[in-house]
Amino acid sequence: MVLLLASKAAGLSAPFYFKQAVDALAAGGSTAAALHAAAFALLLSGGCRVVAGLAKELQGPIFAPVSQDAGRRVAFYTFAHVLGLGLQFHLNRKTGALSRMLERGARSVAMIFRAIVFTFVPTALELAAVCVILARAFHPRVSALVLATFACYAAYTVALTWVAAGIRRRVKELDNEITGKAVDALLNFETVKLFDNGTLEVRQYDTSLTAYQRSVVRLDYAAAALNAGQAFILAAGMTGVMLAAALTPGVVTGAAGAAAGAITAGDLVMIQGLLLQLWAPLQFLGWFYRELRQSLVDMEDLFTLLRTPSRLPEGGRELPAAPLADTHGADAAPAPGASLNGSGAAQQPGAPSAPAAAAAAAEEALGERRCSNGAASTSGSSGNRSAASSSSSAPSRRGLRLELRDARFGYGGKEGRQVLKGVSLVAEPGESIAIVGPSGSGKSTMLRLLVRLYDCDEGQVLLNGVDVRELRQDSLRAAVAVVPQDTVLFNDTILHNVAYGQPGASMAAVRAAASAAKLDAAVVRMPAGWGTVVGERGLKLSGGEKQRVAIARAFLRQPRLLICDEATSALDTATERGIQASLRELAAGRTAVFVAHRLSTVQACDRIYVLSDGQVAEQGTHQELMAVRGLYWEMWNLQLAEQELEGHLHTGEGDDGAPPPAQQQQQALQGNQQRRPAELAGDSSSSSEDEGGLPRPADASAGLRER
Ligand SMILES: Nc1ncnc2c1ncn2[C@@H]1O[C@H](COP(=O)(O)OP(=O)(O)OP(=O)(O)O)[C@@H](O)[C@H]1O
Repeated sequence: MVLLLASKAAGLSAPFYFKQAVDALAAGGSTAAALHAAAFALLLSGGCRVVAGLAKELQGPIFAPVSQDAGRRVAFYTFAHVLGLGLQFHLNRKTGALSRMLERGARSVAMIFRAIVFTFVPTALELAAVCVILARAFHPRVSALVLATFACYAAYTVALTWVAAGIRRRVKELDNEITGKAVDALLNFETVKLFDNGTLEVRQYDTSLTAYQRSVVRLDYAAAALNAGQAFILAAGMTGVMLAAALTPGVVTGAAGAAAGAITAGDLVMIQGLLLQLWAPLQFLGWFYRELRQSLVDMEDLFTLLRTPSRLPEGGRELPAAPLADTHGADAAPAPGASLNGSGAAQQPGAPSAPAAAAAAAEEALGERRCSNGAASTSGSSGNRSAASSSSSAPSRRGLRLELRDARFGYGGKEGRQVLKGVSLVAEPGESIAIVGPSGSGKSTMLRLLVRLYDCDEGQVLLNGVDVRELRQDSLRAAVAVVPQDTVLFNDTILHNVAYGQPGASMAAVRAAASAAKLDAAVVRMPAGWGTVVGERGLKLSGGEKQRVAIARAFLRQPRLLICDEATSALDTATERGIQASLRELAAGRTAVFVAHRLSTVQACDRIYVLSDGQVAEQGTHQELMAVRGLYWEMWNLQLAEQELEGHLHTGEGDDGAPPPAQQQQQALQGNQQRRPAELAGDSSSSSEDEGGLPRPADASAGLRER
């Protein structure tokens, strides 16, 4: 502010001294005294200009950190806000357009700061000072003319800028569209190539480019009209003010030799000097105003973005170390094995009682086979409840209790189509549960509720007895690791991508996690080892390697809740086996939820929930569900038939002398029933890698997949 005032004061003084020099020469001719007076005045005038210039230039570096900091803060808060917005927002957005919006928004803020501090405030100060000077030296009418010129200039600038802003908005939309299209095509490069749609993409790109080009030309026309009009107004204003000053009657300037009612040559020079000084920033004022308008247009999107509320308000509670006592209360979700489906209705109406009894008998025979009960959903015995509570009485140190209570959800809110229509399920600490069901039944949606990417419309998701909405999101996320179906990696080194599971982890921890996920061998083979860059979205890695990176991240995270969303569905049998073994190792002792299409991969889970049309249609162990002969049984047989068909097509029946798949599956089921509890709990020390353990491809799966 001191520099600003110094700059303006010195700048306004310069024309005064200049006027004195001119008057001295005009009055004294070439006498020595006149020349000395003129030289002295000129030196003072020059000194003032030097001070004004220096003070002005110093403002820039002093203010730069402030304006840059403002831009940085806006970028920081906006980016943090965007990352905090829900999944639905990110599913709807266009990546390229959003990144441009962030970039331009932050730049606009720095621009607006500079415009206010360097142009609007100094010009307003200077205008006021010039008006006062002219009113006192000549007549208020002269000042009024300056103000009128200024008002015309401002009005014209605002009007033309308003028109230009509309065009600019269109230019910006098209710019976003172009970037969005290019980014989309580049991200989907493989698809574009495979479908040979390069020409189509380029044509679409060019259509947008042409529209952009037309709008930019219109913007140039508007800018030219603005500049020409502004120049005319300023020239006319200057002439008017000079004439008014010259013709103002009764003005006595005190200049020696000047007749009453006239002004001296020095006065005219001073007026022109003052006006030129005032008009100079006005040229920039117009430019700045245009920039300001454009910046405001750019910022509109940013403000809209910042106003977009997060649909997932932050909770304040820490995730408890152990399940809270009241989670087993009377209103809790049906305990594992209770005879209710998700909607609270009796399960499998009309299901034969014999299979249920058989299932119960099988359960009895299996004894302590599982770490919790897993009675058939049709059994409904109270004994199963006690089994559940006995399992939870010795919870895993690392696991947590997961519960969905009558969860209802639709992507369009309560009014939209309901995807989940009252789902209830429980996983006790240390248990592994599976969610299976037809495509579109809501399995992935349910997982999203578990990790709070969405909130239920009704009902609750509870972790250790606390509603996830009450939990601090960092506390919730720290406890969870997700191994997704499609692992997308950062375009960075493999080391960075694995360490992302636990930022700040030591190299030794990263190596250990990679080794546990059987990724180490792949890393050794890579050209630059841990420093190998994996390409955009990890395109340089195979599907299996990407999955292993995801599993290594999960190992590094040491989660209490492991979630696998069809983590191995896209892999070949050998890779799938290896990855299943890694997952089994990771899941041991933790609470784990597996979503799978291939039933063979989850048959050893403690409990399997069968989702159908957004509801739990069946629940129980693999054997129990098979005994019920319901939806699960149908799905199993369908997959078996498909595998048999594939087997026939590929190898011909019995080529390898192996028993037919149905027989293999039967053998596998029998083998599975006789397996010891430790094996089924994933104790790798007591079983080979492909035997026993949690979501393992049991022998039956070998029957299903390997012929
Ligand atoms: N972001 C979304 N917005 C709107 N609808 C969605 C969204 N995601 C999923 N859906 C819809 O919700 C329903 C359930 O989808 P979901 O992905 O949960 O099914 P799924 O059982 O996991 O299917 P799949 O086995 O094929 O992966 C589907 O009809 C799907 O079209």
